[in-house]
Order: sequence, then C-alpha cells, then structure tokens
Amino acid sequence: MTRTSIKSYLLENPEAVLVLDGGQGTELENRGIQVANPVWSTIPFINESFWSDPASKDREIVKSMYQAFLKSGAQVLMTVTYQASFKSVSENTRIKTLPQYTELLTKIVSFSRECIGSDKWLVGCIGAWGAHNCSEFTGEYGPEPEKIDFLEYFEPQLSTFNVSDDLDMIGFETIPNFHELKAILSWDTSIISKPFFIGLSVHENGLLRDGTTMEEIGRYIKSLGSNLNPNFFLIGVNCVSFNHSSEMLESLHRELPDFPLIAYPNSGEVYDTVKKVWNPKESHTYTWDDIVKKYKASGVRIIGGCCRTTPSDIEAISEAVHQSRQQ
Ligand SMILES: [Zn+2]
Repeated sequence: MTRTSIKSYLLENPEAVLVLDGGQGTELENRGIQVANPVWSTIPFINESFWSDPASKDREIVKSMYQAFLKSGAQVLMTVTYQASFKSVSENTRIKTLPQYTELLTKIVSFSRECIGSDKWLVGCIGAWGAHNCSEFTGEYGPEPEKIDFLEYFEPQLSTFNVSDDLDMIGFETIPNFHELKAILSWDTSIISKPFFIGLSVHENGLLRDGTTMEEIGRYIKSLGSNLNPNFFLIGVNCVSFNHSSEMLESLHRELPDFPLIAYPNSGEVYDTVKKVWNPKESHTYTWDDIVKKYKASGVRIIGGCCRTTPSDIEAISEAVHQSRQQ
C-alpha cells in the first residue's frame, strides 16, 4: 500500500485538516439512482448487471459520483454501504447468505478503491443499528435498548471491512443512542481491527438523539482510559444540522481536548423518516468558510458533508480548509 496510515498522518501533522466527501446517497439520487428502498444507496450494487454488464449505467453513475467528489478536493472518500448491514441486505434483497454478503461487500469496496485510485483514503461506512428501522434520527431504540445485541448486528459488516486492504478506516455513522455507543466502545481490537471513527446523530439542541449530553459522552470516553480500543481515534457528528453543528463540536472538544474530531453535517434540511422526504431548510446562518474556522478551533481534523450536500459543498470546504491553512 502506498498510502500513509490516516491515523499516523493526522497524529504526525497536528495542523492538518482533511477533506471528506459529501452525501453519497444524495449524490447518487441526484444522478438518477432511485434510493428509496430498504438498502437505500447500496441498491445499485445489488443488481447483478452492475457487475456483469460492461455498459451498466449505474456503474457509470457511481464512478461519476466519486470523480465529482475527487474533483472538488475530497481526500477521504466513503463506501456507499450505510444501509448495507447483513440484516438489511439479507432481509430485503436476493443476497441471503453470509458468503454472498461478504462477496458483495468485498466487491463494493474494491470497486470504490478502483474509482478513487490508490492515493486517497477510503472509509468503510457502517450506518447505525437504527438505520435498519429508520430510528437513527430519533434514537428511539425500544423499551430495552441495553438488551439489543449490537455486536450480532454489526459483526458481518465489521469482519469483512476489518480484513480489507482497500480500506484505511471504518466509520460508524449517525449513532443516535448511548447504549449503542457504549457497545461499540466496548469492542477490542479483535472486533474492530482497523482505525475507526464514530459519527454521532445529534439533535439541533445539542443532545444525542436519545437525550444524552455531549458532556456525558466525553466523560464516558475519558472514563474508559486505557480500556479504549486503540483503533478508536476520532469522534464527532454527522448528518446533523449545519447551522447548529459547531456548538456540538465545541462541547465535545471541551470534554476531550486532545481527541481528534470529525464533522460532516447535512445541509440543514430535516429528514422525515416516515414520509421519506427532506423538508426545506432554514437558510444557512453561516458559510462553509465560517463553519470550517469554527470546526478547526474545536479540534476537527476531518471535514465533509452528509445528506443533501453535494460536490459544490465539498469544493467550498476544500477552499476554506486550504485558505485557513495559509493563514
Ligand atoms: Zn446523512
């Protein structure tokens, strides 16, 4: 592998900020893929023709999405596997067995690597448990969330990503529930053997969707001390309101001043998980330039966009990151 490890790069270059890509689900939809289905943006890969038909239109669309994010300045890109847990895939597609599932994920990862080239970092995306039943924006995980077997849910996706040389990092996205966060943080290097980050799903009032404060989360992480999996090296927020995102990061940074943060907010539109539509946003209070400055002041080291952000947002982030580097 020709790339430096992303973890070493960030630790050895404390001033560096990396640009992440934008909402892949949104971008695929904008480019003509119908994503409204239980495996969401992973849908193009489910069709056998994606792999067998040299003229597959969907394959061209996925490639062009990556090209657009690369052209906008993204240095870190994500696989389109947010809603691709074994549960979601096996219950809703023709892929039913673990070997078939592992083969599918492996093909998606190596295709994504081909699209972005060998010099960019690639993140294996894993959506929250709540992504399989649309509760990642409510955090309502039923009456006994502490009894959910999160490991059973995540294990097939994790174990495939763990062994992929094409992936530099694993990203847990849109985690809305404290029990889920604690479960992930209890797993050692035998369960998560690659560097990983956790993106929290936070309400615009600054609380995790289930009501936990950022302070509680920070204190909990500190309390784990040397029991933390050494591969866990970034925490932050994703798919949260653009306008309110900087305060959440300030709170996390106050509790965890030495911990690198990651942030990729959505455009500020609000997703209606029942009607499956995005409702119009309040207008942006800030520009990406303002937001990037605020993020940097809070120790954010990887910045990108989530749902409803596009390559033009990534271009604005990239410009802001490079400008603030020169100051
Ligand atoms: Zn999102």
